[in-house]
Amino acid sequence: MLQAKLPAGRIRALGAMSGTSLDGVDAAVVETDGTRIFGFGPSRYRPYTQAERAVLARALGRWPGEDLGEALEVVQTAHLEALSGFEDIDLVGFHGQTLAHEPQGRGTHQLGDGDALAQGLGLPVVWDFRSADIRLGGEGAPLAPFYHFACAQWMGAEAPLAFLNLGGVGNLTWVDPRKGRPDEEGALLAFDTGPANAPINDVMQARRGEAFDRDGALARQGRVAQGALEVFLEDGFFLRMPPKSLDRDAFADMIGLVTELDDADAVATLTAMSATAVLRGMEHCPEPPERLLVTGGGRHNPVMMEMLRAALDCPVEPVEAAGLDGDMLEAQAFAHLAVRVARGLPTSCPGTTGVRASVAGGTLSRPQRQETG
Ligand SMILES: Nc1ncnc2c1ncn2[C@@H]1O[C@H](COP(=O)(O)OP(=O)(O)OP(=O)(O)O)[C@@H](O)[C@H]1O
Ligand SMILES: CC(=O)N[C@H]1[C@@H]2OC[C@@H](O2)[C@@H](O)[C@@H]1O[C@H](C)C(=O)O
Repeated sequence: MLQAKLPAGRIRALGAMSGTSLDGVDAAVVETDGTRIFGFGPSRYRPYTQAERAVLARALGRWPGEDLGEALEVVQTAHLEALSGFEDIDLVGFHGQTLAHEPQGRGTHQLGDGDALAQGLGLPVVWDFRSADIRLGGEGAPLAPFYHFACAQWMGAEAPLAFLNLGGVGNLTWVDPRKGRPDEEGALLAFDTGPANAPINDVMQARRGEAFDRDGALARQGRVAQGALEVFLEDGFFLRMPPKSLDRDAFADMIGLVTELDDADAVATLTAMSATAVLRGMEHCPEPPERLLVTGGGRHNPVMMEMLRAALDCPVEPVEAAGLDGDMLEAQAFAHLAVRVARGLPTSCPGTTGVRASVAGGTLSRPQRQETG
């Protein structure tokens, strides 16, 4: 079995994440034994070209068995490029590209072939991280929380804190670092908060032909339409208790609430919707966190960050304030999770996905001929 082939103790794992924004593949090295973080290694960003992004965008919402050949080719090629050339890697964690996510319905679909990637890289690859959790009644997401727990311990945190990922979708993890293990009761509470950047990006693309609202420049010129914000907050998702998760386009209809507004007011209102969804999420924290550490591209949006700061009592800081890398945190998470899978350690628990019991998700593929270094 693989466990016997991996070196004991800390190993160098390489993780890859292709996020819901469809911007590209992040790849990053973590030195970890699956429990503790010992250090961080190099990282790389391999953007999708416009043409590749268009192929992936067309594939959104599709399930295995549907016409996916071209999209699979994009995902495999980009990952092979992103993950090649790192030195002394023992194990790879490959998230793939989420195309569809219906935890209470058809399941979850991350496009990508871990077997082929293992052959291509000559390295063992852990993939399909989410399915096992869903089979056991979980949401299959978010999965970064077990890594957030390790980060909190690496930081030496002594009091509860929270991590917020502002990607296409937002997700929040409340961590109690005083607990011994991430799957101990009360150590973690995690869930998706709502849409984050995806609707802003969609409106920027449709109205301005731009990929996103750089530095919140357009939102800053606009006024928030309170009526639209209130209608948005009436969505049943906000009444659900966590854990809960979202598909990228679960809130695509919210764009209809801003159709009548001019560009600046529309983007300001969507920004306020995403920030307010986070504030609603913060109300679920079992104890007030001593700080909120923000990762993902949304931490670069000062308007979104100001909205959070204005409404929260605790400091709201980019994860860099704690010595972490907010552009690579999720890629690192899948490196760390891969080691957990290979060692049979859980990757989710009732507090993070609502799964019935802690579960080690993921499938392991080994290359027929493993490279030596
Ligand atoms: N300078 C900036 N100003 C405003 N927004 C920004 C800036 N930089 C990045 N973003 C936003 O962050 C997004 C990318 O975030 P990120 O890479 O965390 O998303 P992702 O990993 O694809 O998403 P997810 O975590 O949902 O899978 C961009 O599409 C954009 O909306
Ligand atoms: C199904 C899926 O891919 N979900 C992503 C998405 O992007 C953010 C949010 O929605 C989170 O639930 C998850 O990703 C992060 C990395 C996670 O699993 O922790």
